[in-house]
Amino acid sequence: MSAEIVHLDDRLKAERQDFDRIPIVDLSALRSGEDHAEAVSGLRWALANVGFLYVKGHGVSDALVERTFEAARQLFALPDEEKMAIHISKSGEALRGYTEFGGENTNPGITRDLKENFDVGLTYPGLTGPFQGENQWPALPGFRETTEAYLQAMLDTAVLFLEGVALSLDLDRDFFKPKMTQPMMIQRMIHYPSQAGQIDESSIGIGAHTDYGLLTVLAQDNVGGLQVLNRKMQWVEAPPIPGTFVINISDLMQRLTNDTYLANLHRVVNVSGRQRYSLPCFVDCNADAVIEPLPQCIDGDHPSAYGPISAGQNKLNRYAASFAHLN
Ligand SMILES: O=C(O)CCC(=O)C(=O)O
Ligand SMILES: [Fe+2]
Repeated sequence: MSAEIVHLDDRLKAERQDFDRIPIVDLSALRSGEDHAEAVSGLRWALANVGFLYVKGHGVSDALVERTFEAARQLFALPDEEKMAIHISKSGEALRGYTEFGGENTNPGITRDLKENFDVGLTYPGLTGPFQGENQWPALPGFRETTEAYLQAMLDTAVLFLEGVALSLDLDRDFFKPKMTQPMMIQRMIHYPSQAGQIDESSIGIGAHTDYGLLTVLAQDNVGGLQVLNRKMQWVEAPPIPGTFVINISDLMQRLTNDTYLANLHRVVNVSGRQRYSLPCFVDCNADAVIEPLPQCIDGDHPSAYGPISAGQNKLNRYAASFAHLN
């Protein structure tokens, strides 16, 4: 995509490239200030054609990721009453805490999610409204410190990645900065038991969905089970790759780019015979940031497909559809 308006002759138009494999982009040049042209063009291709990619060279230590997985395993191993004591419904508008099996269904009406999850977010003193407020913590030594360190590492990773995204759209590298002075960042931990027997869409780990917000940075353990829908409408596997995160575009980025960058459907099916744990971090803008299609993503062939919406309202609409306790 270029800031200059280009009108291709019909004979020069091509279908978006398909994918049956998810690309890996190295972010280290963006971090170090070296020539980052290759990283930026890799991002542009991946986001326009796939919507999902792996990133390496992100600068987050394996040890921190491993400690956070260990914290998640300890949390989900607690007795139900300890987990229910920090249930998400007790956090009011903050919508943070524990969600039991069946408490959130991402593809409601089709799939009952076979997962339990726990959410924490960034907290801004004095800021009120949906998604704002305090976290609830389990009584596990070191849990809070580890999780807060991980959330900060995810914020750093997201900021770096968004600089690359801005460059890939021929925007100023700091384009997202003013929209992210108090970002709604949710760090989630998920536990998926393994399934056996007759399995259909009525119950899988997480039903087919696109994510909420700008993007998601996901660490998965070594179990596997994440699947992504490609342009041929085939589900492809996104297997774990050590040392990487999976990053996927969410609905707000699709809106901002007027569908140039796409939010893919994805789901989890765990039939490994092992418990699966994952750590998705949902990255969003300030609640009051208004998102509408970028002028350079609109032309005669691609008229504006979306009106303006605040990031907070967008997120709230999606939560209301998925969380049983909000209905
Ligand atoms: O657990 C995973 O690998 C994916 C989780 C996910 O898609 C989500 O929580 O939105
Ligand atoms: Fe997701």
